[in-house]
Amino acid sequence: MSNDKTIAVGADHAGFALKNHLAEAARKAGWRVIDCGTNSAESVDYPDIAHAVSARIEGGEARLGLLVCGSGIGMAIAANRHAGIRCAQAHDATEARLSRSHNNANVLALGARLTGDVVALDALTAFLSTDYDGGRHDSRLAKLNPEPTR
Ligand SMILES: O=C(CO)[C@H](O)[C@H](O)[C@H](O)COP(=O)(O)O
Repeated sequence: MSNDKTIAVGADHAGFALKNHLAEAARKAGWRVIDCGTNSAESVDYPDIAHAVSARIEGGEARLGLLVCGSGIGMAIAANRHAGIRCAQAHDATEARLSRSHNNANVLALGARLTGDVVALDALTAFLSTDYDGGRHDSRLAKLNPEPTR
């Protein structure tokens, strides 16, 4: 099955309600959603969720990802430990759109304690509907994962 319209989503206890709200919106927009949890207010460690979502993308099951924690910071740090992940923390639709068009970001990180539901939905909508521009950005992206030097 093509992963073109598949998104892996995940959140910690601070972000699960917003994650579920955004996942439902993505489904309504025609996306298949892989939910990597969490789904309750019981405290969990954000790296566990970030690694689970990142693995779905690196494994080819999903093309894009959404991570929500309290600030978006921890999720972005954890996801960006993966060589195949370009995770952008965004606070609005403009940042989310630019993360796709310039940076070919494949994961969006949002902070549920900082970003309201309406702005978060606008950001996700921009993220899902914007293509990477390519061109001059290709050589820059190539430098994100330099070959190891001997
Ligand atoms: O990872 C984070 C910060 O970089 C997230 O905002 C977490 O959701 C936050 O740290 C969780 O905090 P809590 O006090 O344990 O709820």
